[in-house]
Amino acid sequence: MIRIRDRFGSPTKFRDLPDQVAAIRDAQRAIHGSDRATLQAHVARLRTFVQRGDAVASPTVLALGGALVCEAVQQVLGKSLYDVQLTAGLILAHGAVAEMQTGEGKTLSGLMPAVLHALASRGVHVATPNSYLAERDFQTLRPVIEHLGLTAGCLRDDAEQSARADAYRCDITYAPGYAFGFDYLRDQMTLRSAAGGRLGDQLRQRLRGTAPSTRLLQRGRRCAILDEIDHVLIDDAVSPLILSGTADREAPDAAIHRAAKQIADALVPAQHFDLARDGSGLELRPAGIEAIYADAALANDPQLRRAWHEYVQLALRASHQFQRDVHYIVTAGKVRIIDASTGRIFEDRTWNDGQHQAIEAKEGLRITSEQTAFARITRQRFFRLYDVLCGMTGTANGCAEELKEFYHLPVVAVPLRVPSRRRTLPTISCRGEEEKLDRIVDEARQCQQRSQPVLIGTHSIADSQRLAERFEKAGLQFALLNGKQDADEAELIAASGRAGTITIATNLAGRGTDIHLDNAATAAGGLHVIVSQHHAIDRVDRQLVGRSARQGDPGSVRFYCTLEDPIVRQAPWIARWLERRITDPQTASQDQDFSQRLAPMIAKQQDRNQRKQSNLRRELLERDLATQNLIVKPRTRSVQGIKR
Ligand SMILES: Nc1ncnc2c1ncn2[C@@H]1O[C@H](COP(=O)(O)OP(=O)(O)OP(=O)(O)O)[C@@H](O)[C@H]1O
Repeated sequence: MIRIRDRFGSPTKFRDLPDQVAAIRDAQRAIHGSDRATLQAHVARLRTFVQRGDAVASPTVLALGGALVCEAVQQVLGKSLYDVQLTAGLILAHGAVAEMQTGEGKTLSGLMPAVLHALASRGVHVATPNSYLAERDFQTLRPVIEHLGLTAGCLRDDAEQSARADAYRCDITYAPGYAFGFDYLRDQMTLRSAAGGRLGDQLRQRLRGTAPSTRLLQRGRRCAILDEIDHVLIDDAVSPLILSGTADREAPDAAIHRAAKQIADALVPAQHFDLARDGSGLELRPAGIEAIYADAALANDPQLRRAWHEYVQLALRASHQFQRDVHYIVTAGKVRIIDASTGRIFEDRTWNDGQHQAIEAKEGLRITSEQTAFARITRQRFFRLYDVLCGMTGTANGCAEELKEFYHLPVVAVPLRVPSRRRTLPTISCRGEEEKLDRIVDEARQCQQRSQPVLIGTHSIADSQRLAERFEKAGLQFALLNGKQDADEAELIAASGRAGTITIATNLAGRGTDIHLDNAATAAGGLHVIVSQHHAIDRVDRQLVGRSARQGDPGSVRFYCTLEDPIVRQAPWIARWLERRITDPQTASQDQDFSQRLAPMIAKQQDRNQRKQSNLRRELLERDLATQNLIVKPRTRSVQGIKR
């Protein structure tokens, strides 16, 4: 018997979910074994119901629609949808968020609501956190969707306009969340450019069938299904989507950036400037301003796009707050940004307002022109444009209030199909990095000796490389997954569940990664996850932990914690407590009691970080809603120095 827990009270539609699952099972018995043509005839009949006005969430549509999806999955993939998956699918069909633990089968759960909403024929957008997952889900589910007589498309990052339009003409379109937002902005630009044309031209275009509306990519925004909804709407929503273009030439103010770097290199912290303890802010002191404006020629350079001291501030930030292989990588002479929560490398994103150029100057690269923004929208405002918004995640806990407040989305928790067999081993605390790395190598060696596969999660590419060097020195075989290697990501992930494999990975191996165990690995205790450092946000840790013990498999997890960890440095009270414990010879720092006391302290700090970020997102949305602008007007240049 499935018990449903709605975090905000339990409206009838959610209380009835077990009955709705039973209705789907009954309907599937009636159509079981039907051939493809019969299934498609049922879909066509349902389509007429929905287009005549039956709600997608009406009992008939839910029961028959759910049954058709179950039957198609069975016939094409040979899998029988579990009750918990149907429950999650129903929650989405009712326009809510299903919280379903990691590994419980969200990919298949999202299929039923996608098919049901597609019956209304205006296109369903299924958004994933990244293009790897969009492609994977599209490839897995397309045969099932086509078996039902519907069409599916996928928006690839490098796809041309015509391929994008083709994907949008499908009943169900898979893509990373940001791709839908950028295409919306492109459509708005198309409409806006046409509105400026002369009336005669507009009439001629309409008569020839070349009116802007015929050149739009999207058919509207009827329904968005967001897989890993907390990533798409929360983690990724700290910055707006900005559609921009750049001239492919060196920046006119390149020499100024280089001069600013030289000045910044000579400035001393606490004498010329102050850095905020959490690394987010930087303030110049009077002595710093004095030093920066010592050369009057630089302050009056005609190529300045901003005040001269702001160039130096950008250069200081580039040196002190942006770390290579942590915040960005440098490949083929270009700075590429690393996404902090997924570990993915963005091919075509840049920091704005001169920060990217300051980092290029720091790295001694060609300094590119600043991008010109054409259109922008916050992800919050964009996803609120959909008639129906729903989604699923394994980690809604901690952001349910924000989903409710910003998107009016209730979160409904789906219970585990079978009890979890994950063992959480006591946290190991160390004084510093060096000791930690040695102990992680020892632990992985022991796992390997008993054929247990190990996945070690690191925060940054730099951390993963440091750990990899230790493993090399220790003569242990391992695989490295950090986005910098040429090796195929899917192959590395497939290999990481084999007996005795050691995989070192950034967050790339977190969210959405499905690691299959071989028999020997299962017999050896399943995947052992080592979290080498707590993340600032607890949902990112839980995603990594969720790679083990999936679908009732065995598995284990262990956290490491040191006095040098950023989260410990953020919270002096944790640092003091930890230091006492580590230096006290009476207490073994890795005992269960220690872990039980440390965990809530870390959780409290992670909660604070989450709230801080939530406030930033609220401010971003409020500003965006207040202006309601999409198209960015060219800025008039104004350069002001500091009056001394
Ligand atoms: N009904 C089913 N029968 C058999 N296997 C299933 C079924 N549903 C899902 N699986 C398998 O379970 C594994 C986990 O599924 P999936 O990756 O969709 O989980 P998830 O909930 O999205 O995980 P995560 O939260 O980590 O993204 C996959 O290997 C999938 O093939």
